[in-house]
Amino acid sequence: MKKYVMALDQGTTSCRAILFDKDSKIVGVAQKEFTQIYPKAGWVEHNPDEIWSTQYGVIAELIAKTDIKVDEIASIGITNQRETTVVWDKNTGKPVYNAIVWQCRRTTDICDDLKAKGYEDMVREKTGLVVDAYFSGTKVKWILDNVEGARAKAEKGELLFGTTDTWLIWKLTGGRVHVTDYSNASRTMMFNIRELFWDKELLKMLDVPQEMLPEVHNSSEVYGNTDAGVFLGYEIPIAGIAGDQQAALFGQACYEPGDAKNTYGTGCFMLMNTGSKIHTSKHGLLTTIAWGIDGKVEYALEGSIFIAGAAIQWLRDGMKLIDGAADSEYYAKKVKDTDGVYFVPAFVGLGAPYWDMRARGAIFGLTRGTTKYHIIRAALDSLAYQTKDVLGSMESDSGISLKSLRVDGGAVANDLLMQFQADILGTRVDRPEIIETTALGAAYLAGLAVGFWTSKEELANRWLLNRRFEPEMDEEKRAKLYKGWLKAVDRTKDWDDD
Ligand SMILES: Nc1ncnc2c1ncn2[C@@H]1O[C@H](COP(=O)(O)OP(=O)(O)O)[C@@H](O)[C@H]1O
Ligand SMILES: O=P(O)(O)OC[C@H](O)CO
Repeated sequence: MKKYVMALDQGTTSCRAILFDKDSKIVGVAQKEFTQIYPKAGWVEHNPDEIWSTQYGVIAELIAKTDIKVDEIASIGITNQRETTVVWDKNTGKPVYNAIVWQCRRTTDICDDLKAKGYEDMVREKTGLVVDAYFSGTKVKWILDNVEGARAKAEKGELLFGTTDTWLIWKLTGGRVHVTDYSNASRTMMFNIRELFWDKELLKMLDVPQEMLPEVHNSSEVYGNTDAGVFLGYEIPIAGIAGDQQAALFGQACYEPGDAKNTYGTGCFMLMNTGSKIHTSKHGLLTTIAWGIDGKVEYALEGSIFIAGAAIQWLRDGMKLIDGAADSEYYAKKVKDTDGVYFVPAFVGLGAPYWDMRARGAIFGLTRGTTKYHIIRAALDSLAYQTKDVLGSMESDSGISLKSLRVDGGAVANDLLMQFQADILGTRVDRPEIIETTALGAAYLAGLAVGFWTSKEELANRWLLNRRFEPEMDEEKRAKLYKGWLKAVDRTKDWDDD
């Protein structure tokens, strides 16, 4: 009897394995952080072998601590940090270079060159994206151009590319299956989101051989079984894939056009379902594929914020101001506000709606009265201000004024942040019972594919409110605070001219 679906959430800072039962309840979670590699200012890498060993480790830990039988798992769903680029040797299975992470800025010059050559409109039209170092395409090009022998091997069909979903599925199936789904493909800057194929014009622009790209599939279907030799002796269907932000949209049951969610993890990502319609943003948002199910693709508008919870991690690891992320709330509460301090965490440039690869982080408004509490509070506020930037664009682009915003991700545990978010938006903020919606979405996609669950409607009825945060701030104060934020952002722009 199949009792569970397992979701693998391969995030930017950690790997998780989570088991859900038929009632969508979490039966067990195992999670482990892995190493962040910063070889130079603005560069970010992960070791793909460590991603695999960490992911494998949490799978084994989850099975051991929940004491379930592996053959009770109906299917596995994979969700992943998007854009992060792995290139490996098809024959040996060994990566030719570290994974280049979505946050990495090393391809800024390649992007500037593409812009100078006039490719921006074509890229926007075909991919829904802006030309930015964020996306996989220029990262693949960098590896082929800079790793000795890589281009020659790629041209001979000996190298494979994948985002981390593709990498994990390759490993889980013992090197038999090389696939991704529409949502992940739409983040590569190589995939035509209108025609739904790897686009030859884009591949030529980036000089990437098509042979190295994975097959693109629905987000909910059986792609293959785990290799028994790899997966604890069992062949379990891998039946769902979605980029983590699209998976969160699915897990939040945002199934109707106009439904939106914001996920507060390493970065912050607001997505609004636009159904079968492709909205082209006039305000700095991306158009992206939400998911493909039964050959039908649905789209979303997205505001991508690069640094959100990562600013809190920086307070912990870089500044040693706090011992753990949750302490940020305790310290921030020690002051009534930031006393005029603004923290713009543009550590890796600015994403939506500004798209400035050369912006860098800064703290403004410091006085002799500034304490660490003000800085911690300003860091938390920056998540809310960045979200306001993006929500403004989303409302202008879609013509929809959101009555409430569904939120999820690690940082929404912070009540102070959620209240400030409602205050600064002037919009209700709804936190669901399950904030692991990314994993839940991946589980739903995998469960639907094997008949463990029957319909999206069934799943939508399971969404439960944990707490609603109502806006309490008056309009004048909101406007004054936000004006200060916009001034601060403006001063971080175009900073890095190296
Ligand atoms: N109580 C909290 N207050 C503020 N930030 C938090 C809190 N708990 C976790 N975070 C932040 O949330 C992020 C972790 O969320 P998660 O959804 O696990 O992210 P990801 O999937 O990107 O790794 C970290 O960056 C962490 O700093
Ligand atoms: O790992 P997360 O949750 O910060 O998400 C990363 C995004 O997918 C990057 O586009």
